[in-house]
Amino acid sequence: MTEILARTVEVTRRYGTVTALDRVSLDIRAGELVGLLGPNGAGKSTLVNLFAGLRRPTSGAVELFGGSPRDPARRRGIGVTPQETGLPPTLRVGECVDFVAAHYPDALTRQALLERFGLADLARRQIGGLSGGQKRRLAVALAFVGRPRLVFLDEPTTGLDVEARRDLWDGVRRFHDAGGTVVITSHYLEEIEALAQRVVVIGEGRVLADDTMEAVRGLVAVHRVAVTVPAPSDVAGLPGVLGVEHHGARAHLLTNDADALVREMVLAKVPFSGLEVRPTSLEEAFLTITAQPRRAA
Ligand SMILES: Nc1ncnc2c1ncn2[C@@H]1O[C@H](COP(=O)(O)OP(=O)(O)OP(=O)(O)O)[C@@H](O)[C@H]1O
Repeated sequence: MTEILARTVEVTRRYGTVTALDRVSLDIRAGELVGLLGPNGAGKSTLVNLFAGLRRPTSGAVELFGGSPRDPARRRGIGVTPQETGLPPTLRVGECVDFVAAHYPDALTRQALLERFGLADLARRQIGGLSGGQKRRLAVALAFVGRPRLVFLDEPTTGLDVEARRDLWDGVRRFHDAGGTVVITSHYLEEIEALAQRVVVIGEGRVLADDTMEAVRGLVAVHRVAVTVPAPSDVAGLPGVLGVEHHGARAHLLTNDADALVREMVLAKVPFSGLEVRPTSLEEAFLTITAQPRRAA
């Protein structure tokens, strides 16, 4: 069986009266690229911070490489890009890399790291003078400097343009292809789809789904049935409809069973035209899961 690099067992984390995580059990295995998906405040950053030893659970257990995430020796085996980083503005990029590298026994060289993340041209620039996107790329690159086995990236590409985002994805993929393990949180569903093999959907501090990308989509199996109808009332109240959106004369019906819905429309003699059926995007699937935690759990 593949080695478990990090795990939570029935972890609950409260901040005062807020329950950020509620009895979460999760294993991260060697070689996985796991996407953590969830709306704002779902508990993703809290989970990353627990794995990284930056927070302790209120109850339950967190393990990193089979021991405590607060053990510095274990923490040297991980790389982390937190959601927000405050890099020293007066340091040059290269100096900052050297500073972080000095904490690890077998760090990458400054040049190797900067080249891998397309930052070589910035080595002599002061951090305070970098653009927001350049700072973010540096913050992500720094997670890799100590040759970690496991990397946690908390919304790594927020604020990056499309090209910079794709470059960064390439860097993450290369690390993964070479045997590295990655846990990535993102608000960009496209990012999770592009990178992750396993998707963990978190909502209100609970794991709502933990499966392959295909299965997470299949779990909700929401289809969008679009038709043109003379009046919105023509499609109101049809059985099996999870939601309706009206775009002019077009009605978009969300349903788990598109075939049954089309049969219903024919039986009910709905005067529709221009029938279109398509699977939902991950975003729609995700909204459906998080809106119906009990059904999907
Ligand atoms: N230090 C803190 N003090 C009080 N409440 C906190 C603290 N950190 C997080 N929370 C609360 O815990 C819940 C989970 O927050 P968390 O940041 O883990 O969510 P998230 O999924 O990472 O959200 P986002 O996508 O917005 O970053 C939220 O309700 C948040 O307000």
